[in-house]
Amino acid sequence: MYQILVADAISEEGLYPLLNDTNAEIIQKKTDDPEVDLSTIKALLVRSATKVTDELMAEMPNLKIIARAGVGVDNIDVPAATKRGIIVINAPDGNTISTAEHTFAMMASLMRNIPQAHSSVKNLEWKRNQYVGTELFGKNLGIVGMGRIGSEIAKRAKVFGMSVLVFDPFLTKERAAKLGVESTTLDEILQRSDIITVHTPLTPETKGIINEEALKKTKKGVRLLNCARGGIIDEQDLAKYVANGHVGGVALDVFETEPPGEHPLLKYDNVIVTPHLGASTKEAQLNVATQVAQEVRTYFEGNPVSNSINLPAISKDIYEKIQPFYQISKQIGNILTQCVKEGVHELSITYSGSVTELETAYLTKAMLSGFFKGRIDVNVNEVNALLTAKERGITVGEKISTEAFGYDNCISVTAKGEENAFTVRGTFIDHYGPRIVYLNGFNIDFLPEGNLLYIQHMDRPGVIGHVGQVLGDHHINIATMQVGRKQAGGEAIMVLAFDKPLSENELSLLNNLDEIVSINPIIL
Ligand SMILES: NC(=O)C1=CN([C@@H]2O[C@H](COP(=O)(O)OP(=O)(O)OC[C@H]3O[C@@H](n4cnc5c(N)ncnc54)[C@H](O)[C@@H]3O)[C@@H](O)[C@H]2O)C=CC1
Ligand SMILES: O=C(O)CCC(=O)C(=O)O
Repeated sequence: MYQILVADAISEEGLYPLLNDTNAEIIQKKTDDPEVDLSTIKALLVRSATKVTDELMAEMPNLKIIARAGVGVDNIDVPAATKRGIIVINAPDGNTISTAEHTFAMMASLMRNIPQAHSSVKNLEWKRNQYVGTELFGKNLGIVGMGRIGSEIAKRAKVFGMSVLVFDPFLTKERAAKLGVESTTLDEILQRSDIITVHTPLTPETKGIINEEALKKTKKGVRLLNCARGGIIDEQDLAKYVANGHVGGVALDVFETEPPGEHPLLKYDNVIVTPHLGASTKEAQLNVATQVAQEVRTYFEGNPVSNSINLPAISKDIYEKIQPFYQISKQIGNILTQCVKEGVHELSITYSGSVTELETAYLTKAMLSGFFKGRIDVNVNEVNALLTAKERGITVGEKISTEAFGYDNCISVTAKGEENAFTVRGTFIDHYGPRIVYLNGFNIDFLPEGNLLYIQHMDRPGVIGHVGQVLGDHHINIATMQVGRKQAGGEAIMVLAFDKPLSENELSLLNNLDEIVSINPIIL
């Protein structure tokens, strides 16, 4: 018998797979309800209201699985769960349509002043001239984040006769063409869009992606929507641009803090809001509840789950053997994703030396999970990494080679984008650890860990001194530094490690040095 705590409002009908399981006991109560004995709970089902912190998990020593009936897992401390060996699962696509439809409803409402006009009529007014709207037809819609929800919005926008511009570093030309959208840069979207809607996860990269600097580039009168996560559009900066009349209207379903309380944006008539209702339909709630209930049941029946955020899908024994290679594969994938700034359509992995005796397919999945890390907040683990790559139009190739470049083992991965290819090679050396030994055409040797900075520069006397000088002036301690070059006086690279990430200002000072071709922070 296993006890399941359903801590948030989750569709009862969707819980059927568990209600129907004679081994399951369902408790529908809040986690702080004094009647709940947290210590015996084995599965916790939540939406976004319950914050699943490390402290809460500490009170639940028998907890095996946390299920999020929805997409975003930002209310769950996933690293803490992983450390405690607790599986976290979600329901990635059950609420896609509902959220896309809600976004579209918000967009239409915004353009036609529907909430304002509705309140006015209810107040016994009849102000037809005050609520003249704007058509969607013929307008440029900018979509930032072209995953499941972004794609559904694009489809609907096209039916409404809108031109769709999208920005998503993961979107390949082929997929954009298939969806009939124009894949472009964030700057183009800012400059050309009449309406901009964001549909990315909230990550360090996307937090404030629409901030003052971005808002400055937008058309006067631009309309902005956020039905993804509060903070993707910086709320303080947005309030400034609504106040000065540059932004013509805003629709928000999500806030940096929910509920937002007394919020500067709420006082403006052209800001329309809903209380995080994107996924609040009977259909979406039934879908996500059924998905997670089925997954929890599958898990307790001893079978692998398919929507886990953090579960390696192999036995503990094999996992231990493969662990060092697993880590380096993941790091190679993550380095690639941070270095390749364009859409990638192919990832080819070559294994050589002793690593070929292991389950390389598993390592390929680990590499993919590293590649997707920080881009997608759902479902990117070894269980379904290949499916995720396929969904995103990325071909994954795996081969075995005898060429280990002088190492006992070598994992080499090439990411092919529209314009360029980028190769990273790594190895694991017993009693020494993981090393990256090749980066984009250069032999090098560094530990893939922490805050790194990958610099491409010209091999000229004094360049290392100039870099050192800038860092020294800012009291930045270089933990390690490795250099590589192909020939004297030609192109060269250095990889530096720091105790903390460099600021934008420090990066820009380095970038301005004469000999520097490009700089690229890598955080592992
Ligand atoms: N308002 C609501 O009730 C709901 C909100 N959501 C939110 O919507 C978000 C999107 O959901 P899905 O489409 O299902 O996720 P998804 O993972 O299918 O799509 C996210 C897309 O964002 C892209 N992306 C990541 N970093 C980016 C960046 N720096 N710039 C541009 N694009 C970037 C990814 O490549 C991916 O294609 C979720 O993360 C969740 O936070 C989801 C469901 C309901
Ligand atoms: O449970 C909800 O209603 C929130 C849905 C959501 O934001 C998500 O699935 O990421």
